Amino acid sequence: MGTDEVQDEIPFLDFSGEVLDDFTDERWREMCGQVRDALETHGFFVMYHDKIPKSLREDMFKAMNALFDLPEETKSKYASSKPYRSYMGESPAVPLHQSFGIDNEPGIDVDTTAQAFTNLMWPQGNPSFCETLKSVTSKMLELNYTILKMVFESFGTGKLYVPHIQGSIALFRLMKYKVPPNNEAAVGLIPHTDKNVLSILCENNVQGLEILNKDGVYVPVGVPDNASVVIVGDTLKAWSNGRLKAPKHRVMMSGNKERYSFGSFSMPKEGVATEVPNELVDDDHPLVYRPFKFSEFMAYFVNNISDDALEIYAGI
Ligand SMILES: O=C(O)CCC(=O)C(=O)O
Ligand SMILES: [Fe+2]
Repeated sequence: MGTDEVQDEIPFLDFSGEVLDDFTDERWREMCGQVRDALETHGFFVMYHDKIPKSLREDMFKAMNALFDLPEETKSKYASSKPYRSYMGESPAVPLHQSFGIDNEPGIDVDTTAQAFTNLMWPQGNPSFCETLKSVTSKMLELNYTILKMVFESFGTGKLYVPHIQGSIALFRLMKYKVPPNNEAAVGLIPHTDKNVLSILCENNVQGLEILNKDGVYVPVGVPDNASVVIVGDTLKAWSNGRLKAPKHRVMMSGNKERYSFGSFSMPKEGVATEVPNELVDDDHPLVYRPFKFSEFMAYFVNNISDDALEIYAGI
């Protein structure tokens, strides 16, 4: 398969203009159908939108640069017993990758969390970092939940959207990938499916994300600077009774530029069960996943890492 054919497989959806603002509009309903098509066929799409202005993205990548340049000792102060929350420094499995995962404790808003994170990293204060983080976190969260609304409406389960969001949190992750040594391409992040519900990511124009297609080929997915990539996680795949794909993806690094990405990862709150809605079960689509709690699935996964973790854990 040639590079052009592979590029043709990447679904691009245009959400620029007002489309995300008027949920009663005809165009909105049309876009809900396109979102569902893309997620059923590919499990991801690249979306153009104007929710995060260019200047804010640039400020965010500058802020991330300053954050990851802090001494290891400072970055390591951000610690948590929950998976994917702490500062994760370089490790033998992913020597080019560092990340932070910032989440909101129940009842604590995005702004308070951003302020507490900033104070920990810069005890003397860093108001511009804090404002940028607050703004990007809340815009990415809104985008994540808006795409979920489109998914729910596209399946005729719009009435389940509000209870779903009431039972959700979103982790905001900041990631850095170093330049690979000796000019050789190297793995930045090992192949995986996201375990959460829905992920939405932006990158600093240093390409590296690759998504496995149905022919078993990793397709490089560039995310333009007026766009984000939306990826279905295992939990949404399960909710949809297996209709949506949760694509395997990885990050490959090459060239001489550092890569930065940030994203919003929505997931069920502690104790909330994911269950296939009745509307998605019929003779042609018998129930394929039992109800499960995300935290219990994660606990299972970290002890039994496998590509088929969802099928083994929750498959019927
Ligand atoms: O950095 C990226 O573009 C991808 C990150 C990713 O796949 C993840 O954090 O799950
Ligand atoms: Fe991922």
